[in-house]
Amino acid sequence: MTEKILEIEDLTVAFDGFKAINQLNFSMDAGELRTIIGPNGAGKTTFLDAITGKVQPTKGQVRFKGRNLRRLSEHKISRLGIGRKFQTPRVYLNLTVRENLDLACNRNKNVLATLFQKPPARDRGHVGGLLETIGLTAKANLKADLLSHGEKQRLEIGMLVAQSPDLLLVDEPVAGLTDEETENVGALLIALAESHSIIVIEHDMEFVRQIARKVTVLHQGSVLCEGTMDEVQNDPRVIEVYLGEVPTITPQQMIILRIAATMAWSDGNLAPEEAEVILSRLSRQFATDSQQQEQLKEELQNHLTQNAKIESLVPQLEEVEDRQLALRLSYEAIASSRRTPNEPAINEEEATAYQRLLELLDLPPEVVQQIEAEVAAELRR
Ligand SMILES: Nc1ncnc2c1ncn2[C@@H]1O[C@H](COP(=O)(O)OP(=O)(O)OP(=O)(O)O)[C@@H](O)[C@H]1O
Repeated sequence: MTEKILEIEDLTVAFDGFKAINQLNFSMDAGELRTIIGPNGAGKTTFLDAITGKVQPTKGQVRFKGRNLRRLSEHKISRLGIGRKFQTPRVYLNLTVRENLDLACNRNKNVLATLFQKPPARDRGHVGGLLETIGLTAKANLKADLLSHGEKQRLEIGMLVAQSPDLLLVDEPVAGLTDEETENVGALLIALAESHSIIVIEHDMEFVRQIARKVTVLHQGSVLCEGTMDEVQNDPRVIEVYLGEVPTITPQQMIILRIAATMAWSDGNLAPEEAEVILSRLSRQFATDSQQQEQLKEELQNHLTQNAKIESLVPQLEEVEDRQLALRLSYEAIASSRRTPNEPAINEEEATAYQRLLELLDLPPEVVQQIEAEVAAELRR
């Protein structure tokens, strides 16, 4: 049986009676890289606070490698092997990259001794390896102050790893990073996951997709669901939670819109102004007012950055009316995405994607023909 590194049972953390964590159950195998997502206020930070001893549970327990952490201080828990990286980098800006890592390797944390004594050969080798892992060998002698935000994040992750924790807790590591830096941090976490157990909390869905194996979704202080990125993203409960502020659109309607938006982008190529027109048209389908339309547009735009596949969306439409509407909106979105009047209405990539959609929808050919003819007539008008 796989060893559990973390087991959380019936955990409740209340602040003045308000349950930020509410009877939460969670467990994680040693060696796992787990991503935790959830809307604002879901309890993600409090969840980490309860593991590291920053807050004490009102009820329930946290077990790390089988040991109950109740009433242990933050310091003690950290020494047991749980390292935490906060959102903003906490590196020593006046020290070089190497000095920061030397300091982190030095268990006594004596700043002066670390800086003025030559580190033992064992630590020197360790620091060299770490520099390589975090991709900062070339910048080893540069003051941390001169690093980019992403490089500082990587340095701090390296400093955490220097202390050889068994479990790494990483809170929103890519907030405010460029796409390239985000990818570097993702690659670093994936590399570290080969020899560590890691929990990453993150809002950036594209990043979650890059690193995620198993995803846990928190909502109102409890686990809403767990699974692969595709599974949780297409779970109607998750869609509903993320769309909490939009009361009138159903999860099924959202799936229909997501299918149509995915089809409009199937050749991965659309001018911003056309994207705007298509998203506006799609979001108008179900929105009851302009505020809701804006929210839906934003949601669809987010969806497009997540590369969801129609293969996982279409099977969720059980009603034949929903499938017909998905076809109508998809056909309309593709046909109206042509870039110049002379270009064929549907290019080759779009045609392939559309063919796949038809297979998945599995509608009678005469119904497909009728819907296509109706849309074509509307577009000519
Ligand atoms: N010390 C505290 N006192 C009172 N309420 C708190 C305290 N800490 C957190 N909360 C409340 O608990 C809930 C969960 O907060 P938490 O910060 O854990 O959520 P989160 O999922 O990390 O949110 P975000 O994504 O916005 O950072 C929120 O409603 C928050 O206002």
